Amino acid sequence: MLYQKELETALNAVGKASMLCQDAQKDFVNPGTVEKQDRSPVTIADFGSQAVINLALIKAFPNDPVIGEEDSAILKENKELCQKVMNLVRKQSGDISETQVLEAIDAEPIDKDFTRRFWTVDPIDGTKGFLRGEQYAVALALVENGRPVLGVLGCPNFPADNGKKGCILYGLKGQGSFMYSSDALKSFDTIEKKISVARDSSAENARFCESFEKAHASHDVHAQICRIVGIKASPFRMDSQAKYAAVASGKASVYLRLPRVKGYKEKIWDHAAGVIIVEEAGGRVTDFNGSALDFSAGISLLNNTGILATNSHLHEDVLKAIKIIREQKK
Ligand SMILES: Nc1ncnc2c1ncn2[C@@H]1O[C@H](COP(=O)(O)OS(=O)(=O)O)[C@@H](OP(=O)(O)O)[C@H]1O
Ligand SMILES: [Mg+2]
Ligand SMILES: [Mg+2]
Ligand SMILES: [Mg+2]
Repeated sequence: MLYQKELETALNAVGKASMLCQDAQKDFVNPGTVEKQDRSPVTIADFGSQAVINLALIKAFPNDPVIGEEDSAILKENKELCQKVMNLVRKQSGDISETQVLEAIDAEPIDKDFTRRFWTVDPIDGTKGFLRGEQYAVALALVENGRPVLGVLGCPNFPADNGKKGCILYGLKGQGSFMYSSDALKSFDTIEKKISVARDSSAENARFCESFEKAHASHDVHAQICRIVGIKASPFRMDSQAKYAAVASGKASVYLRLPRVKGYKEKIWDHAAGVIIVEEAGGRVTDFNGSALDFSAGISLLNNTGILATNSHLHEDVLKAIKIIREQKK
């Protein structure tokens, strides 16, 4: 099978990183949270998760560029924090030196060509959700020619189809999307289940999801869009790419994301994995103009504004509603 090695490496890496995050959460009183320059939170689990994933990618695919959300600058200045990260990483990646870990976190190449093949990593997507003990995702995607071809999401707090908490999802170009239940975080012997988007095309029965944090998305505009489309259910608010997991597995039919801050450009690692998982589950993902997301423009989706992920059936109706609202605002 095409991408077999990529898939195995990515599933194992995300599985280990998800276990690291759960391990760090046991010490929840002190998750080693610090504020980044943009005032967003980062924890020892974000650094540890990125180290575990990058170490696995560097070993399996030494020539592939890896673009991750975090860098090691904070750890280099804070020895105590660095030690905590080392303890977490060693449990997953074995006996490894501090230099190897810091170098792995900073694996990003200097010359980046986003039109070529690269990996993108969000070691904890929804760090605020992670800190609240709610939804978060470990996200890894392989991008080729500006489009994700493989995406893996580790969602330790997302309900699996067998009723248990925690799952890993993946989508592979041309192969479909699949989910492993919580036990898969420890071993991949468990059976994978093919997932698909909600078949129902009626707006009345549709559920839509959006960001939990009010600062991250325009909840008021989303409500106007839903009113026009005829979606009646109240929004499903959750952090992270778990929203893509909800659409891909049929738990929701629509994910809307219009940034609250005008001019904010979405980061590639916040979407690449989720996009291919939804698409391979039979859904559609575009920006608010109906154009495909372009992952070749740099670390941000510079050519796209607004994100719409649906079960396909409702896509055109939602795009029409977006257009109506735009016309009204002119
Ligand atoms: N202002 C603003 N607008 C839009 N998006 C932003 C903004 N600031 C941050 N981010 C990114 O949002 C990522 C988390 O997205 P979520 O959908 O999980 O947000 S939320 O926590 O549910 O609100 C979050 O990802 P993580 O940093 O990995 O948690 C950020 O990359
Ligand atoms: Mg962040
Ligand atoms: Mg993120
Ligand atoms: Mg993150």
